[in-house]
Amino acid sequence: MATGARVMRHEDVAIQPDPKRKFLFTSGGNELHADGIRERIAVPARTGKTSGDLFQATVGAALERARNAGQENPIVVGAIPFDLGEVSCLYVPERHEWRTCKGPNGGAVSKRIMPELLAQRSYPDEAGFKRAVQHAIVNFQHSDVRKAVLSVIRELQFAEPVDVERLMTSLRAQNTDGYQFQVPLPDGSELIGVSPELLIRKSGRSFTSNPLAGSTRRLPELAADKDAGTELLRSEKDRYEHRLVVEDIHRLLQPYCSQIDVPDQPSLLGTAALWHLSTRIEGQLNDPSMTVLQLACLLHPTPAVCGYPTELAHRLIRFVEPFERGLFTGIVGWCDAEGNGEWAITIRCGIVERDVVRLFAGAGIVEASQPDCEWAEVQTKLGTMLKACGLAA
Ligand SMILES: C=C(O[C@H]1C=CC=C(C(=O)O)[C@@H]1O)C(=O)O
Repeated sequence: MATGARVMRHEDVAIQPDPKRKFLFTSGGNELHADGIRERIAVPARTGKTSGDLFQATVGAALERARNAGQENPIVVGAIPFDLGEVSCLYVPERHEWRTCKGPNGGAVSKRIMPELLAQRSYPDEAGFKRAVQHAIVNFQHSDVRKAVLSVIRELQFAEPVDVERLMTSLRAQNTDGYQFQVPLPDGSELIGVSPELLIRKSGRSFTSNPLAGSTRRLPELAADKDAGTELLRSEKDRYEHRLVVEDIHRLLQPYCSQIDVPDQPSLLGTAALWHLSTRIEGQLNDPSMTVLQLACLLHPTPAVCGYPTELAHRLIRFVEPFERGLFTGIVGWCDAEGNGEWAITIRCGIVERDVVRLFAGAGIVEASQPDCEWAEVQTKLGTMLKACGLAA
């Protein structure tokens, strides 16, 4: 079914990154701002069948060089693709600082955010996506795959280059919670988004992971919106989709923990557009020297963005998705020289490349999924970025 349409190109170009462009990552009330590029790290997080030792050593050595050059607690920032075998998009910035968020009304949003929209298309289109969902459902009935996350890319063609800063301001004003991010990419494009999902945060021995899976659209009327959340909490299909994620994260983390708390029931997490089933997993590591990047690479890609079991689901995705995801459903964040940091899942996002914006959204498919509902869900998820662009979903 794969058509080979290739829409991700960040690894293709040999590149001189513009040192003026800035990295942003927000978490809670805090904003991490970084600029200048001391050193780039493109080594894939996992190479061949190796565990990623080369990658971890490369990151460690780059941070050590920055330290030796006089930076007190250098950090590495950026994005890692969905497929850990692809090149990483990380760098050690010259400077970084933490600021307190300006609050909900921090950014003034001008009326005309984007240039004129000339055209838009979906890869795959509605019929193609629904066929892919149907294909996955049949596959579940005849294989060991239990879940696969299938996605679409919406490509928007504008009349002129897009002002990324203005788009980011609009996105941030409309979505005050979650992990807002802006990552300058080596080919001159920018990855921007607002993810609701924390893969892993680590500080000393303590860690938190907050997987999401199972979603429904929020409604404008208060009582109906509350009912939609309650219905999601009761949905067997969504609870199953969610449980596969939580159990896999628990299984992977357990050997490294002296303590791990996994609530036995999901709770609700709300974004501006969606309710999600959410489980906040917290624990203590046996070995505090384990870095947040090691933990992130241990867990990624979780069944929230790939499926279950991971390798079989990944194979199914490669077969039915007509594009390479690249950085979409990868991870974005930071890690300091002490190994502390946080990584969010790269969703509710897009890549701005001059006058073209590519938006991404996916949905977890299980045997009880319905193609129409899954298409509606990805459209709602696309709505976060479309709204920031001043466009309806
Ligand atoms: C893959 C996406 O969402 C994941 C995260 C939260 C809920 C999801 C779901 O309900 O399917 C997805 O697993 C996306 O937003 O593009």
